[in-house]
Formats: sequence, C-alpha cells, structure tokens
Amino acid sequence: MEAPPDNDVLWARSLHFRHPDGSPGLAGVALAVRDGEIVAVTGPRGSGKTTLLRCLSGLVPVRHGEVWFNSTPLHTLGPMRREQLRRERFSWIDPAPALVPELNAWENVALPLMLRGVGRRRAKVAALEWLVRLDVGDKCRNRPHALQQAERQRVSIARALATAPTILFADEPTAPLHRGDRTQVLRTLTSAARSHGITVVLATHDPETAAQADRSVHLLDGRSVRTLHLPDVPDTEGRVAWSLSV
Ligand SMILES: Nc1ncnc2c1ncn2[C@@H]1O[C@H](COP(=O)(O)OP(=O)(O)OP(=O)(O)O)[C@@H](O)[C@H]1O
Repeated sequence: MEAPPDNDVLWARSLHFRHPDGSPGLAGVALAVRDGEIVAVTGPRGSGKTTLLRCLSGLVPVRHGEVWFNSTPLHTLGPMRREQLRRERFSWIDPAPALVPELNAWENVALPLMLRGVGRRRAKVAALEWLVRLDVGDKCRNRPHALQQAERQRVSIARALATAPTILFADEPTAPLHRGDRTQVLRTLTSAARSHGITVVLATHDPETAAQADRSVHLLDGRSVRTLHLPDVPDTEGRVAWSLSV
C-alpha cells in the first residue's frame, strides 16, 4: 500500500462502491485534491456525486479501492476511528439543512465548537460572527422552525465553516436558496474557505456553481471522465466537447 503524494490532502484510487441493495454507485474513480483547493464534483443527476462525497468523507466504508486523508488510509479504519476523524477534521453540508430543532441559530452553529472543547462564551462569539457573515446575524435567536428554508441553509453553512475543518464536503450546498442568492452565498463560502485554508469538495450539477471552484471533476455513471473543450470548430454546432473515460 503506497501513500499518496505529500501535497494531496485527499486522494482516492480505484474507488468502487455498491449500495446495500446492490445498485452500482461508483465504478473505479480516481481523484487527487491538493491542500486548500476548491474542487467541484460535477455530473448529471444520479451520476454518483453524493456517493463519492460520502466515500471520501468516511461516511460510508470503502471496501474496494483506497481513500487517503493525508497519510491516513481511510479505507482501513474502523467505524469509531472514521467517526472521530470526521468529527475532528471534516465538515459536511447537505442539500437540505439539518439543524437541531431545540437549539436556536447561534446555538446550532456553536454546538460543534463546544463539542470540540471550546467554552460557551467563545463559541457564541464565533457563531455570531459566522452568522453575520452569512447574512443571518439578525436571526441568531430564532429556532429552525422560525426560519425560512434558505435561512436554515445559511445557518448550516455557518456551522460547517465555524470549526475551520481541514476539508469541507458540500453536497449541493446552495440547492435550497433562491437563484439570486446562490452566487452571493457561494462566494461567501469559497472566500471563507480560501481565507481559512479550508479544502472544499463541492458536489453540484449546476455549471455556475462549478465555475466558482478551482477545478472540476466530472462524473458519469459512477466514473470520472475528462471533458476536453476543443477550440472553435467552424460548423453550425459551435464548440464541441468530448468526454473520455479516464
Ligand atoms: N441508498 C441507495 N440505495 C440504492 N441506490 C442508491 C442509493 N443512493 C443512491 N443510489 C443510486 O446510486 C446512483 C448514484 O446516486 P448519487 O445520489 O450518488 O448521485 P448524484 O450524482 O449525487 O445525484 P443527484 O444529483 O440526484 O443528487 C443513482 O443511480 C442512485 O439512484
């Protein structure tokens, strides 16, 4: 078993995955993500984006292939060690906000900080700063049921960034937002990630969202493909794009 290159924070090789009911999920994906990079995982619905993020983040066990986080082979870890790693080094944003209903907005953002040992007062200050950054500072005392869906997602994004994870996995993070708000929230997310040195792996089927990343990896039927854009071709079809399985 050979460890990945030093400057890759996340590295996967020959990644195959089948869902518990036998449905195919991934069919030999390879991926390398450098420290601090923002990588978009793109592809049509059902192409395996969520499944890939779940495998890379240790949410599901990898039985065929390798996933490395720095020099740690995630594919060899048991459930307890994977869970610990996820809690300490990773954050996750779901397409639908999942907040603790009994806690208000700032308490939701502060919770993962307090679970890491940060005192309540310091955690509250940090939570409020992130909520302001995500434009929901005035809703900090509202519980999730008293927030709109888009506001709940802003709180979820604040919570994911507040712990300054090494890697943030974001699965369609702007899906519940109004179209007009998406670019602004995504810019906040990417600029916060850049300023804090957070690596981001972002699943999206939206080309505008993918354009905010440093680089895209395209999935098709659970395989990574490389899209080559040819220079202008003088025909009525305009630019031609080829997809090659790699
Ligand atoms: N829990 C599951 N059990 C069985 N099949 C699943 C499960 N989750 C996903 N699949 C199937 O695996 C394939 C990949 O799904 P996945 O959700 O990873 O794709 P996706 O690219 O994220 O799609 P979307 O953009 O719709 O979220 C699809 O064919 C899907 O139906």
